Amino acid sequence: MIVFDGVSKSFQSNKQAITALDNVNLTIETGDIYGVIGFSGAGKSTLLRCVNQLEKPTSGAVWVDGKNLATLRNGALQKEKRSIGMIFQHFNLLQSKTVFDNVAMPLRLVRTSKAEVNQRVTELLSFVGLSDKAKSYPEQLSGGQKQRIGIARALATNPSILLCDEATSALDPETTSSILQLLKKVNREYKITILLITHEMAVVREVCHKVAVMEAGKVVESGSVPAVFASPQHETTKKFVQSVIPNTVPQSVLELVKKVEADQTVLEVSVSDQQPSTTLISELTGLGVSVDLLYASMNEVQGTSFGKLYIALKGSRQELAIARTYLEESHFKVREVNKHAELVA
Ligand SMILES: Nc1ncnc2c1ncn2[C@@H]1O[C@H](COP(=O)(O)OP(=O)(O)OP(=O)(O)O)[C@@H](O)[C@H]1O
Repeated sequence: MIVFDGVSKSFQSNKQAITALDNVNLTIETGDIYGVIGFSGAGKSTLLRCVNQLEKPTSGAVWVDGKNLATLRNGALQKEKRSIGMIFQHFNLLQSKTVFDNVAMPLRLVRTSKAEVNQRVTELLSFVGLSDKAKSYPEQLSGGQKQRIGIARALATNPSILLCDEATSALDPETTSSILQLLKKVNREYKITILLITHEMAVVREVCHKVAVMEAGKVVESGSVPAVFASPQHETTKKFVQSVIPNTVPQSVLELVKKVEADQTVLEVSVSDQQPSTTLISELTGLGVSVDLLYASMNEVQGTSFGKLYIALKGSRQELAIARTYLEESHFKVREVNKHAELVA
């Protein structure tokens, strides 16, 4: 488990203080794949680097499996650092060494026996699917293969935590997907907690159990990935969610809205599998309004579905008001699409 307890970090740059982290409180449970997302400069890298002491908090503490690494020295600190692996955007492999030697390096640094090094490196290269590349050099590998080697190297010392610093940002979408699948396998088979930073919400959607959104050094929202996707609260979170799930009113609905009459209203109703919506239309009809389903779009994130229905209701002013009250009392989020194509609460 990783606990950020009131962590702040400031840097001095040109005699100016820059606050990279501003009182961050966050708990990463053991076994989670936890994503931290934010725009450039939000403080993601600094947060990640505070876990393995590449940066030291100005105030507050980071607890890793119950230990505050800032209070440890020499051997004790090195031992704890070996339980934290890290992978990087640009892989950071040693170009002059073979794939085998790159993966073996962390083991040789702690004087592991030759037989054990051979056994472990062979096992790890097989785990990442690159047994045949042991004698190759990094320059002979594709980006995805280099990251696989980076992962094998990070796992060499049997860490309990893996830090991923924009690990797929230099890769194409297909390779990104294969690396994310490998990270899932690392989490599942080696039971390693993964803390991953990214600026891509698609990465969070594909691999993370939980996510924290950062802005200006603060965590502005956090929660389970399906919950954050289904109902983002902070403006920055909404922007990230919209980057993978557009939140615009479909053109066909906008065309219809232009033609609605005085006794009609077009509503956008947010639905999720937390709220049964199968009988929605018949329930509304039972209240005296006629209902046209104009458009429906559903998404699924990690087994949770949610989406939007666009419905045109027709009835007297009173019937329309009753229908709307019914929806709101049933806890559906409802907005009206007006003739100017604006969404009004
Ligand atoms: N060593 C440093 N010296 C001075 N300022 C720094 C240093 N490291 C980070 N910063 C500043 O701290 C802030 C947060 O930087 P950080 O790299 O953590 O953000 P980030 O969210 O990871 O951004 P990016 O996605 O661009 O990497 C930025 O304003 C950055 O310029």
